Amino acid sequence: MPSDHAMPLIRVSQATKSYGATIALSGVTLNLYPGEVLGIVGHNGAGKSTLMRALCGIERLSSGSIEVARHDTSLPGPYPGVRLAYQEGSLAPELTVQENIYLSAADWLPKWRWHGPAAKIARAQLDAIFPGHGINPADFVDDLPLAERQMVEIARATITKDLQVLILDEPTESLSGKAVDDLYAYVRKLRAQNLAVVLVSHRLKEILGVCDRVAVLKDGAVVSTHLARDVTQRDLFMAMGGEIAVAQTGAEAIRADLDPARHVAVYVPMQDIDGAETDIYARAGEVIGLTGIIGQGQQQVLARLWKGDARDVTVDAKRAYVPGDRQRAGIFPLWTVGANLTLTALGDLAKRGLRQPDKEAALVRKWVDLLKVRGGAAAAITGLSGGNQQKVIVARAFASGADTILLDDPFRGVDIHTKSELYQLIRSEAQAGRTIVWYSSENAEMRHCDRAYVLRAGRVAAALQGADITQERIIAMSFAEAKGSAA
Ligand SMILES: Nc1ncnc2c1ncn2[C@@H]1O[C@H](COP(=O)(O)OP(=O)(O)OP(=O)(O)O)[C@@H](O)[C@H]1O
Repeated sequence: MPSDHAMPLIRVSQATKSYGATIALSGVTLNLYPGEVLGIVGHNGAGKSTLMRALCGIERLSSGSIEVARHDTSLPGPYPGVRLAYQEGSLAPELTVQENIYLSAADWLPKWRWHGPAAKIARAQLDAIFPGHGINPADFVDDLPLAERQMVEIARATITKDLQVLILDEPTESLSGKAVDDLYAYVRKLRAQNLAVVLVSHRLKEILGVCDRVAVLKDGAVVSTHLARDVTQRDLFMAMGGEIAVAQTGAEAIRADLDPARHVAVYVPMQDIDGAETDIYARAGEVIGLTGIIGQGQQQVLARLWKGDARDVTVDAKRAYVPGDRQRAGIFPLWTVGANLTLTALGDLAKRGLRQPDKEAALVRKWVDLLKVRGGAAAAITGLSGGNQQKVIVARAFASGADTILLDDPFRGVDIHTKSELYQLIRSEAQAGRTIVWYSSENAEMRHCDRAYVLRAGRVAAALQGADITQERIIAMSFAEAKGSAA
């Protein structure tokens, strides 16, 4: 916690930033002190990422000022010592980990024979933050799973000669529980060394667990700052604006799985934890979850359903897939929001092969309004905030004529209010007869399913139903051992 008399490391006064007609920051005033962890919360499009880019000098303000201790911010280029780990991966995918590290440290690593030193520093920093990470500096970034790419992104931000401020923009959205704990342990170490850390997150529990102060950003301005110890998650929800819609949970829904009038829309043969035959199935209109520790075969189940060509797998012919990794599989960056949104619906909307512009426009309007996609239909998709891009990808699947929707951890980076609306959307679409298969790395989300399968090492460790789908049960079953195991 900073002392009352500490000089700020960063002083932001009346900062504004516009992109054409869009006002991303409308007058932010904020101080950051040495030895503090400052949380930043706010809805999708509130201006968090823009503010973070401005804090480290990557983005220059339209008006107002940013002062950084020991640095003349009128000089061009990023501010030395203020480092940002991006929400959207900023690594070059076709390069190795060590090459990426070299690129951002080239001014002080050797000019020749730099591979060895870059690999050494990459490994040392990954070890320091994420012990047991399993990443080889010679690995190509493109070959790494999302969680490992995120670890490299964070480690890279800390590799600098004079780190004063570390900014983490939604760092834990794709990390496993252990990596999250490791990261926050490292954040506390930095605080103890009198550095400052800025943490942007939609995960209010994490914010309150690690931050000293929290600033709430709304429509491009700081509307309040709080001592973390004085506020609850609910206080922050309210400060961010709006009530939380209460989605009907699977527990309250009728038992669609017992209704023989509904056809089995999804069927995948599996093994249980003891190696006996079992299955994952969903009847039409059910929301089923795939859960457990990250990387236990949940995405393989989705991949089998998406491919759907194996003889032993049953799935509706019309299906849509919503990726969580929008950078890799999600958006068409040169297209507008509207074009991205209608992409998979075009076939269903067309009449005798001819496109129907009116119908397309109506569909776009409906989903842009429903999900409150800031920027509107005509905006370039890359101009949207991360959470708003993700909403477009979700809307694209629901706007299609698909009977079964496969969700691959799609809500990372989506703010808490929008998430609750999406949970309701899933429920109402299921009630209308759609089948949803939903993998989530956030155990708490699974309570919105009718049934949830806990996967472990590619096998079904448990099938939970209704009120039994709790975080505690999921965690317990994620570690359940097979009967025959020695453990
Ligand atoms: N490069 C850009 N071009 C045009 N508009 C932009 C650009 N970057 C951000 N914006 C707009 O500025 C506003 C703030 O976006 P920003 O990414 O800062 O929000 P955010 O709070 O980080 O949202 P999220 O929680 O979804 O990541 C949004 O309306 C966004 O569309």
